[in-house]
Amino acid sequence: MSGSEVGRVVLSIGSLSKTFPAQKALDDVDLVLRAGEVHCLLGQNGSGKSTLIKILAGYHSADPGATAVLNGTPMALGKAAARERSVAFIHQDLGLVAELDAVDNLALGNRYAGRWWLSGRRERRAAARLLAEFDVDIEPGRPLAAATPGQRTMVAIVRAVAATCGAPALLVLDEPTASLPQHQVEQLFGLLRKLRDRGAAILYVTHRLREVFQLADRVTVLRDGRRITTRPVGGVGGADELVRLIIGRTPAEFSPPLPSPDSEVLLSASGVRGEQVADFSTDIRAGEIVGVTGLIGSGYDQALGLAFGARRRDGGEVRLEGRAVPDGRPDRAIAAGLAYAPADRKRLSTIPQWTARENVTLPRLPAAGPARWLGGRLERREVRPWIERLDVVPADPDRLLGLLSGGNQQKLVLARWLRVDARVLLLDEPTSGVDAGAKASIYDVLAGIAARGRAVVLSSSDAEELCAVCDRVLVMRDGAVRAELAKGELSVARIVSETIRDSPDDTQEGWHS
Ligand SMILES: Nc1ncnc2c1ncn2[C@@H]1O[C@H](COP(=O)(O)OP(=O)(O)OP(=O)(O)O)[C@@H](O)[C@H]1O
Repeated sequence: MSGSEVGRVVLSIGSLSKTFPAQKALDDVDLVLRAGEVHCLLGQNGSGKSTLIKILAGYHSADPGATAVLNGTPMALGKAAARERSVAFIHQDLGLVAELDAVDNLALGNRYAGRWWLSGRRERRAAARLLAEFDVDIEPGRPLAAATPGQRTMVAIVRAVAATCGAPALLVLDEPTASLPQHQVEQLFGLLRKLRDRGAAILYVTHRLREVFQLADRVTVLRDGRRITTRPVGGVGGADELVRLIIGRTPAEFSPPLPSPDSEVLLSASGVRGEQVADFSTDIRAGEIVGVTGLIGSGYDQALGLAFGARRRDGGEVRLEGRAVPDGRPDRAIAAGLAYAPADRKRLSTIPQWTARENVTLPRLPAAGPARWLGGRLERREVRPWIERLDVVPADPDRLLGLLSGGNQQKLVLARWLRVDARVLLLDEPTSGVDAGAKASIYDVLAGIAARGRAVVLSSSDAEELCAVCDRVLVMRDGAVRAELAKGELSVARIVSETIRDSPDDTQEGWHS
C-alpha cells in the first residue's frame, strides 16, 4: 500500500444509537476506521459491541439519525454494509463445513461471486493460490475436520477476503481467538497484520487485553452503549488503565490463592478414558485450584466432563472423598458433591425463554416444587448478589436470559455452579467470552471456594488465566497428563512450550465442536 493511503478514512459512523424494547444498547456512538489499522473494539459484556457489529452486518437496524460513509460514499446503516462487497465479517461461528476441504469451503459462498470461481480446476488453483498468498499452511484437499481451530479460523478469513475479490476495505472480527491456543493466535495475528499492511481497516472485538497490545493500532472503548474513548494504543498506559477505561473504575485486586497446604484428597481420578482421553489420572486436594490445559485434540477439554460422568467413560475410576462417582450418572455425581459447568454453557445448559434468576437457580428447582413462579422473591434475593458481583448488565434478575449479551449469559450460568456449595467444582473454560472486570471477580470467587476447603478444577486454553488463578496446572498431550507445573513454575511461555512439545502434527487435532 502506498504511504499516502495509510490513514485514509474507510468507514465513518456518526450518531449511531440502537434502542431495544427495554434497553438502549448504543447511545450516539461515533466511530472512524482508517486504512491500514487494526482497531480494537473493547467493552464489558453488554456494552454494545455485538450490537454495533450486527448493525454493520445488516442484522439489526439502527435508530433514525445515524450516518455512515464507506469509502467516501454515504450508505444506509443496517442493510447496505452487509451487501458491500468490500466489507468482510468473521463471526464467532465461522460457518465452515467440517466434512469439506479448504478449497470447497473457500468456494462456499464465493462460487458465484467472481468469474474465477467458475471451473472446478480453476477453483482449486485459485484457492491454493489464496491460501499460499496468506501463508495459511494447510493441505487444501483435506477435510477441515482434521485441521486445527487456528487453521479453520484462517480459512474463514481467507474466504471472507476472497469474497471481496482479495482486497477488503474493512474486515470485522468478533472474538476470533476465543477458543484458540496461544501459538495459533500468533499465526492468526500474522495473517491479520498482512491484511492490515495491504491497507485493510480491521475492526477487532476481544476480551483478551494482551491481544490489544500485541495487535492493535487504536482502541475504542464502549461502556453502557456509549463511546468512552478512542485513542492510539501507545496512548494507553497499560493493561490496568485499559481495564479502568473498560469498567469505569479500578478493579478489585485479585490476590492469587495461597499455595495449597498438604490437605486431604477430595477427588481422585485414575485411568479415566473415553473419546480423546486415554488416561486422565490425578489427585485433587482440598484448598486447591488446579488447571488442565493442552491443544484441542489432547483431551484437555474432555477430561472434566469424563470425570464428572457427563461424557461416557470407556474405563477408569473416579472417587470423591473415597466414594466412587459412577459413570453416566450426573445426578449421583451432584448428590455426592461434585459440580460441573460445561464450556458450551449457552447451548447445553440455558433456557433462553426463562429469566436470569430462573436460569441461575435451576439446580434447586425440584426442591422448590413444580410451580417455579412461587420461588420468585426468594430467587431474586439469592440471585441479586451474583448479578452485582459479576457485573451482569442489565442488573435485572427478571430479564429473559435470551435477551442478554453472550458474555452476560455466560456469567449467569457460571453463577449457577459457583453458588451450589460443591466439594469439588469442575469448570470447562470458565471465563470464555467474559469481560476483564468480571474475570477478576470470578477468580476471586474461585479463590474463596478453595479457601473454604473445597477444590476447583478448571480447563482453559488461556495460559494467562492459568497463571493468574491456579496452584498447579496439568498439561495434557495425546490424551494423557504429560506435565504438571507447580505454582512457582507457572508462566505463559512454560505452559505454551509444554502444550506443544512433541505434538506429532498440528493437523492431528480434531474438530472442535
Ligand atoms: N435482541 C435484543 N433485545 C433486547 N436487548 C438486547 C438484544 N440484543 C442485545 N440486547 C441488549 O443490548 C445490550 C448490548 O448487548 P451486546 O450484545 O451488544 O453486548 P456486547 O458488548 O457484545 O457483550 P458481550 O461481550 O457479552 O458479547 C445488552 O444489555 C443486551 O442485553
